[in-house]
Amino acid sequence: MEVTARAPGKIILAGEHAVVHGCAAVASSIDLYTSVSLRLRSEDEDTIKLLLNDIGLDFSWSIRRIKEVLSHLGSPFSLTPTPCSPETVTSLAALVEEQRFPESKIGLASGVYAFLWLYTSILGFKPATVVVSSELPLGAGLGSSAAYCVALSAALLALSASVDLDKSQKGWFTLKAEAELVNKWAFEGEKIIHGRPSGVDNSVSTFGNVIKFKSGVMTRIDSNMPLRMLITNTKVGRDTKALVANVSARKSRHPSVMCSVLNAIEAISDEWCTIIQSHAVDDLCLSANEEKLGEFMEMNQGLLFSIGVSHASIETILQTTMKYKLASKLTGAGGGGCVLTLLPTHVSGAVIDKLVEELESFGFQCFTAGIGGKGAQISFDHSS
Ligand SMILES: Nc1ncnc2c1ncn2[C@@H]1O[C@H](COP(=O)(O)OP(=O)(O)O)[C@@H](O)[C@H]1O
Ligand SMILES: C[C@@](O)(CCOP(=O)(O)O)CC(=O)O
Ligand SMILES: [Mg+2]
Repeated sequence: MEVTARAPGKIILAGEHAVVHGCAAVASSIDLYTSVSLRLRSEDEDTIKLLLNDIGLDFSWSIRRIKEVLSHLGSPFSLTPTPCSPETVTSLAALVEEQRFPESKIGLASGVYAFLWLYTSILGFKPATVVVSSELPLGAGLGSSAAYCVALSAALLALSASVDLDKSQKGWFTLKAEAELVNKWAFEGEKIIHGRPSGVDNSVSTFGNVIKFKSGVMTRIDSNMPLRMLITNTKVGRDTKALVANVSARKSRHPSVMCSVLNAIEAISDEWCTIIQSHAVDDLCLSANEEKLGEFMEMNQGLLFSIGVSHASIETILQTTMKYKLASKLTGAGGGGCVLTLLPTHVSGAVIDKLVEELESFGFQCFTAGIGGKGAQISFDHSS
């Protein structure tokens, strides 16, 4: 039996980092997906194989070895989403090191620990081959870690005894009753990769659409505005876990100033929700709303700069888009990664082409993506 699950990446329109500290954020899914195919193998094959196509790494563990390493912790198999303890992460790291993880890619190892935790917790010790591939840039602020954890959890749960799916369904179908369980498991995976995730990324990847997220609670936002964003990837690598930890450290050093900044970010998220849910009665009203969103993006970016998560490459993009009177902000953890530029309806294709040419002359990569589409989906392969 083979199943493929796919889960979308996301953009954070307002509120990244603040959301880790209990303030509201607004995020939207984008139509770029991470896919995970899972094929159960016959019991006598005795291996779990993981093929990570995007980073060109393959792993193969014998079930005997996985049991040996994890047995002192008791069987990790669990019906309810459970956090991975630091001792278990150490054991999982030993399993990954044995496979000679290249030093140059060591920053990617936590994704493999997350795989091993989710796999053994949900499916136990069943032999299988798992193939992962993504349309998202990894570590660029578009939520690749969450899309990876959501797609992985969805594929594993689809073939587990914990959920009862109609496996005769044809084509892609959206998760319904089982989506909450997928989301909770994905959050446990995100914890292994991010350290202290807010849960906004896995929630928007699981459920899709535009959401407001605050203190673990998600509210769906029905946007009545045509939102167009140019996404520019600085191609400067960074790591969400380190950036989130730096912001927490700054908050410990300067609690009162940081609380004011984070509250100001929350006020921007609230304004975003009000504006995109409102109905513009005419073009004039629409462009006034677009202007307000642009201003809020500039203010949000300034506040993100003040908490230490901008980067020289991000500043170059801001200065470039400002020449075109277009507002931008980083999205995700910052420190490099991707920048959003609001493209109001009045901006012509010719202007956008010129801007893209200028941004790409710096070595950045520009693209657009559909905003607010479906969340995680599953498809069973009936030929195998
Ligand atoms: N397709 C993938 N294959 C392997 N690992 C992945 C994949 N997508 C995400 N990851 C894991 O997620 C990490 C990137 O997560 P993160 O730093 O949060 O950035 P972002 O979520 O913005 O892309 C990678 O280092 C890797 O561990
Ligand atoms: C910085 C943060 O708000 C978003 C991180 O997004 P990403 O991993 O950079 O795509 C962290 C979080 O909400 O868990
Ligand atoms: Mg991430």
